[in-house]
Amino acid sequence: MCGIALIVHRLIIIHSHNPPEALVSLSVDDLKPALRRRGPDSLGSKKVILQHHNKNLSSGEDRELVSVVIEDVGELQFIGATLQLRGLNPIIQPFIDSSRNALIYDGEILGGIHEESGRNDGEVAMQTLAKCCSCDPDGHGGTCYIAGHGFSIVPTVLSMILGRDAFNGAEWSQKHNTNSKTKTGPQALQSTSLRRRCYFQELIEVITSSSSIFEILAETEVKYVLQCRREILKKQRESLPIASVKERLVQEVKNHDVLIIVGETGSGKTTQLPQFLFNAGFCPNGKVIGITQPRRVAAVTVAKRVAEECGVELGLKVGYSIRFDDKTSSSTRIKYMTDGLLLREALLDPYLSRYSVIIVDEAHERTVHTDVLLGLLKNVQRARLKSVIDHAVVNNKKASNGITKENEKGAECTNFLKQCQRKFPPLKLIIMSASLDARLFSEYFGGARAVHVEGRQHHVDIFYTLHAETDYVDAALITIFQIHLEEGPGDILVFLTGQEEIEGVERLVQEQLQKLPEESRKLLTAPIFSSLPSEQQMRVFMPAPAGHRKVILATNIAETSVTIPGVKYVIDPGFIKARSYDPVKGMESLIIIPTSKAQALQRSGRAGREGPGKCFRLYPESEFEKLEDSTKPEIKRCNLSNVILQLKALGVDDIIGFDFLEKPSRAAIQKSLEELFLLGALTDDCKLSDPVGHQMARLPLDPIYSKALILASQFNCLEEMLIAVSMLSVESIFYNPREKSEEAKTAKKCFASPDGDHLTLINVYRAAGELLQKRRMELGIEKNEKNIKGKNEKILRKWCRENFINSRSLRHACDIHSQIRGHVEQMGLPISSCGDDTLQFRRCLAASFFLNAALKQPEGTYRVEVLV
Ligand SMILES: Nc1ncnc2c1ncn2[C@@H]1O[C@H](COP(=O)(O)OP(=O)(O)OP(=O)(O)O)[C@@H](O)[C@H]1O
Repeated sequence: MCGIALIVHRLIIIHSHNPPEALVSLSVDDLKPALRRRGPDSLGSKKVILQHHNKNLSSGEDRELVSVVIEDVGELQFIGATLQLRGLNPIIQPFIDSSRNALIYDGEILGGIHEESGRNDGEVAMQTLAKCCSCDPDGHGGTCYIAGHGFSIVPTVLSMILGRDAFNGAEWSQKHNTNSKTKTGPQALQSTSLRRRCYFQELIEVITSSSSIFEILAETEVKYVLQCRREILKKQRESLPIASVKERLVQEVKNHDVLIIVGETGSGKTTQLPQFLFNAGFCPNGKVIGITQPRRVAAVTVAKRVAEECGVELGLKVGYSIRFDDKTSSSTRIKYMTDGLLLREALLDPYLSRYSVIIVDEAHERTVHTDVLLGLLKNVQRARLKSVIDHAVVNNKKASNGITKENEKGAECTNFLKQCQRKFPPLKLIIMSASLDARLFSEYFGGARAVHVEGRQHHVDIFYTLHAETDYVDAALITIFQIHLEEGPGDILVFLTGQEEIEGVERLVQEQLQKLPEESRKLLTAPIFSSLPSEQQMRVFMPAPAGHRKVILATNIAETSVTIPGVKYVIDPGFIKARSYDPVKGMESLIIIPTSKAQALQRSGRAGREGPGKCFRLYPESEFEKLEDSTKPEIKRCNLSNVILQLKALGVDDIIGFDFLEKPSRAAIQKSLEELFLLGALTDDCKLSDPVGHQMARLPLDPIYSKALILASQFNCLEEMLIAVSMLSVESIFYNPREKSEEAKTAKKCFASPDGDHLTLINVYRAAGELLQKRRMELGIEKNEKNIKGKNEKILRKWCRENFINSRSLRHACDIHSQIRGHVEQMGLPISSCGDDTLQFRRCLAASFFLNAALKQPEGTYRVEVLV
């Protein structure tokens, strides 16, 4: 019932008898007579609408559907491909008769064609579609209905992508769209409040990915579109603060092997510097400029933006590489990636020989990977320099009859990088951030040069509360609605500490919205956190439909580097969930702590990227003064076994002697070495064991999980362990809403295994798999794979809801499962199942997770013995 109520709220019907402004919210029952009123010119869509609605209602499913009927097949393909790129799986199929087609979202037809004239109907379609795209990032979409005669959607899409100032709709329509019955000219476009917030990259991808698209946009049209867009971007780039110091920066990089750049958020460091260096000839002989980011989402979105600015297809000159997703090619010269990925590359190419420049961006974050990378890069840089000098010495020897010149510089080249056999060009290293401690980094790199890029593009007003807030979640909620009701247009970005908090606030926002008058409800929520599958993360970058405001609920994943188009307001409660490690107990936990000043600065920097912005800090100014200047390095507050395993794999034997920017405590290093030793990853002389240690280093997992997989292949239960490890790698699978706690407990019992939580998790995973398998059998072989996928998704979501299972976590676990299964297969580990003999599996659990063992006490609690 609750689902049906949702549909009702989102129903919009626009038909010929109502003025376009009258977007009427109707119940399903209201809809029927409204549809009946429509004349025979409605392409017969009426029947289909009613049929499908009835079907949905009778099956009790709370599907939310959108469908648009488009007369022109070319336009249909265009918009279909665009939606597909946004991960919406539209289904395109013949509608009523072969001359007309329907664009169907979520597998249902529910459409007509607008018959208003003098109105940009394509805009209506796009607004409605955009609403559906952004109103529910979980893939639902809102129900909408668009009625009328044919419209041309292509100019509208282009105007959204290019910006209406730059796109001459009339010219375009005249040249390319003579069939269109409705006005799509500049008057229509200029009267809209569409904001350009789409990635142009999408358009390029659409154009290049499907040959049928060429039928819509001829080469000249593509050129025209590209030209317009390039001009806008050129102007934007020229106005960035960094543009005025371009020559100076290039010169600084030429003069110094290590350079530290500090510049305001949004000044253009991440997007522009790599382009300056490329244009200045820093990529000779196919060499690459690598830029590392602490987060995947930043690497992907910045690469898209830079590809767009360069006017190239993503993956050619500009690309990105993150774990399990590589958009680069042999022609890539500017490569964005996560710092973790560069570390993994170093395992295969210790001299990072393909790079001429490496830029470590957002170094202030001080993630474990950034810190380890800095130490590694320092060594690589020395080793490469030494290789040049050695080469020169050899040549000198030859030239000067054996008189060898001593060189000081390369003498300390660390022993793990073996004597260079060949000459590598020197590696330039740049460290960047808006908020780093330049002195610390400079000292670490032997007095490296630090430069400051002055100026910011747009002003951000900072607001503080008068008094400390006792409940920051509540304060954030109030601020969201204050902005929504009192401030001008612009999206809101709220920083929260984790998935649970985000989902809680999302629910509260929805509840509060229902209490507002209809006209004030145009607020959409969009969550983003690290365990959200990446295609869902990308949805926060989608524009909100005209007249709507979007509120993005984010963890610190959106804190650095990213530009979320449309964001004008930032709400910063001042907290973050951070890792904490107790080396005595060997226990790691996540705790909520205040942010540092550096983080507060980064957060406020997310506003004001496209224009002036406002940041609301939910604490008094006096509290800001008390914050730590910078974030405590992660390496000082986490379990180091993973880092040590990686360093060992890189050939670093002396971990305590490794040149860290700030050394982790000796106790933490010792504890982690001890753990690795107990797991069998290290030999008695502290080297990586063969094969176990090497195999563990290859798996991108916590060492304890890697060990469990390796052992499971010997216990004949790798099938089960792959599932257990995947389920353990995501945020909680079960959810337990306070108001339905008893129901949730009963539902969980259906999966509960008397043999423990791991088997319970396996039961959940398998039950979901069986459900989909059964469904596949029922459907038989369907031609349209995407159709099946979309339907399966919905069925799974419904099943998860009924069983109080977190569908996002389950989907994430499925992704991880297929990824690590691939690794395990590559490593040649035999994958077999123990079937019903769970004893094997439990034995394997005990053999792998013994470090987590605790003693059950008579009263039911558990006790861990700590040996100090
Ligand atoms: N994806 C995008 N969409 C729209 N505009 C963008 C995008 N990425 C960057 N920009 C524009 O380019 C400007 C510079 O961005 P860039 O990421 O290079 O700045 P930065 O100095 O590295 O900032 P930060 O320190 O916050 O990472 C932004 O302020 C914004 O105006």
